[in-house]
Amino acid sequence: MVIGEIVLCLRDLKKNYGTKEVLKGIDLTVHRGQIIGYIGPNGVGKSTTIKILLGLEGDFSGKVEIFGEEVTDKNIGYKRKIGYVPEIAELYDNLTAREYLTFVGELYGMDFQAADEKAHRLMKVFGLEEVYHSRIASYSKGMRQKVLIISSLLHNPDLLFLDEPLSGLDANSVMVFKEILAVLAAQGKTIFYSSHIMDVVEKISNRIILINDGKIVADGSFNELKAQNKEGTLEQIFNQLTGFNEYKALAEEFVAIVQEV
Ligand SMILES: Nc1ncnc2c1ncn2[C@@H]1O[C@H](COP(=O)(O)OP(=O)(O)OP(=O)(O)O)[C@@H](O)[C@H]1O
Repeated sequence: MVIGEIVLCLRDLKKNYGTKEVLKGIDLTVHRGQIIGYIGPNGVGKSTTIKILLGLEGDFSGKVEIFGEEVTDKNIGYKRKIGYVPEIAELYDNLTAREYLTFVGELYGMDFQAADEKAHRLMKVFGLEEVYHSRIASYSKGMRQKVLIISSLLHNPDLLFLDEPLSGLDANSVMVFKEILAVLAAQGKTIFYSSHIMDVVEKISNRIILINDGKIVADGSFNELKAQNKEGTLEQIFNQLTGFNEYKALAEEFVAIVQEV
């Protein structure tokens, strides 16, 4: 495989919240066209890493570069080339999808007409044409998620950050979205994908990064990780590398407590 240009580079990234050390030195170089599956246990710092990369979280140490530019308050030019689906999003409930998406499009420098036309067509592909003029407050969870996905891609970004993007999507929509990611990556877009749905990460990522206790503990394609760890599925590799082998005991303990009267 021809290695493309460097899109994203982290050097010795450290981040504390108070006395809690969350990231303890992350080194990572991501090349154009890679689909990175960024995984790790709850609370390990995945969303924190993404927020630092987006310039939404300051007060870290180490070097963080996107498209060769350091991520600082002064340097916002690179942000136009980025799309983001946050794990938890505040969508403006009182706006219609049209109002919301044209607003986002304009923030990214698109003109209203272009954003409106593109948003409308993308909503149609997702089966949401009829609700384009309805308030987001009336949308189901999956419909909201589709609006978020559209808003992250409206300006045709080169680098896409996805934090648990399948949340609420039905099985058919998941298939469409996985295919969209594959097509985007084939066109040279770079995707940074954080999720707990291991079978999807296993299938869509061409490089998987596992963080545990503030550090990268595995980095490679699924086949490479499988060869190194002699485990069959990404879920099993995840369990092994994060030292987790007590799921049955924990489940039994939980149910025993539930059953106490
Ligand atoms: N604003 C904040 N103030 C204090 N602590 C925070 C803040 N944001 C995150 N943390 C802590 O930092 C750690 C990492 O959080 P983060 O949301 O990055 O984890 P995550 O890997 O994305 O977890 P999950 O898989 O549960 O989404 C957690 O211990 C969390 O409590």
